[in-house]
Amino acid sequence: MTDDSTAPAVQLKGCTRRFDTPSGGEYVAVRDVDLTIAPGRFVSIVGPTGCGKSTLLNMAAGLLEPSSGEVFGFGEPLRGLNRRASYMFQQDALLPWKTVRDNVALGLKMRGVASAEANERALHWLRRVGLEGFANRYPYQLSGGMRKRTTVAQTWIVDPDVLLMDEPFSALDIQTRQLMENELLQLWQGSNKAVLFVTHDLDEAIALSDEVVLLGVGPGSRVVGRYEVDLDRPRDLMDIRSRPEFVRIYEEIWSQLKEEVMKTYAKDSPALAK
Ligand SMILES: Nc1ncnc2c1ncn2[C@@H]1O[C@H](COP(=O)(O)OP(=O)(O)OP(=O)(O)O)[C@@H](O)[C@H]1O
Repeated sequence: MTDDSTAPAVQLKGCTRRFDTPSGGEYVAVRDVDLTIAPGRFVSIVGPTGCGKSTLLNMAAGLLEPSSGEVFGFGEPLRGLNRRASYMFQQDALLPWKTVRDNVALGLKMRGVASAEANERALHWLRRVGLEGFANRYPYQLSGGMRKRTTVAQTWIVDPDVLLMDEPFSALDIQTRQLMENELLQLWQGSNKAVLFVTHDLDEAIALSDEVVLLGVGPGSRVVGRYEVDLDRPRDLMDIRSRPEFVRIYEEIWSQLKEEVMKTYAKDSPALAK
């Protein structure tokens, strides 16, 4: 593998993705999408429901191939899974029969790291996410926030260059969610990891990101807006949302997102939208 440090961590070039429909037709989810994420950048994708956010993330992950166009990771065409990336989804994938420590150590063991070392590094990561006292518990014995912290440790322990996150915090209550967002930024700050983050929540996208990418209504969704978020870092998310610069960029993006949401509503529920 070449390691071109000047190349984007993830790049989608002219990506279109079609899906077969149950009626034997075809649905074009996204069309001709270009997306570039430099190493160390935090980029969020927002857009109305069903516009293709997860489809883009799954193409960056190598879980889905584009129907046309190409995906690159650090300048190399992606073939199969993106090995430089870790994923975090809305639902965690903790194994119920393994302890918290063993769940966190699993990724290292699968990469051939000796058991003792993997366990030690898992404990280190559990300390970093504030779960040192819970190493021997099982996932069902944890709160939603603790499960999420375990997943964060599981994702970071393998030291990926790219983090692909699909609504990772959306199932949490609002306070836990804000704490987790803050913790994510603290881990990420200075790590030089590229993040692609999918969310329904514009607030969350702005609070976390360097750039917010807005996808338009489908079928054939395209990128309809890109916004630089020039809020200072490090950011304290507990009070960032009331700052005038935050409100200004929120209003700017929302004015366009609102249009896409209303188009989706008119398309999906024409009778209600009248
Ligand atoms: N495997 C599939 N087969 C058929 N259609 C699919 C498949 N995956 C996604 N789609 C369709 O492609 C479109 C985009 O889906 P996707 O899940 O990427 O959107 P999204 O923006 O992430 O959605 P949401 O906001 O609801 O989470 C949707 O209309 C969806 O029904």
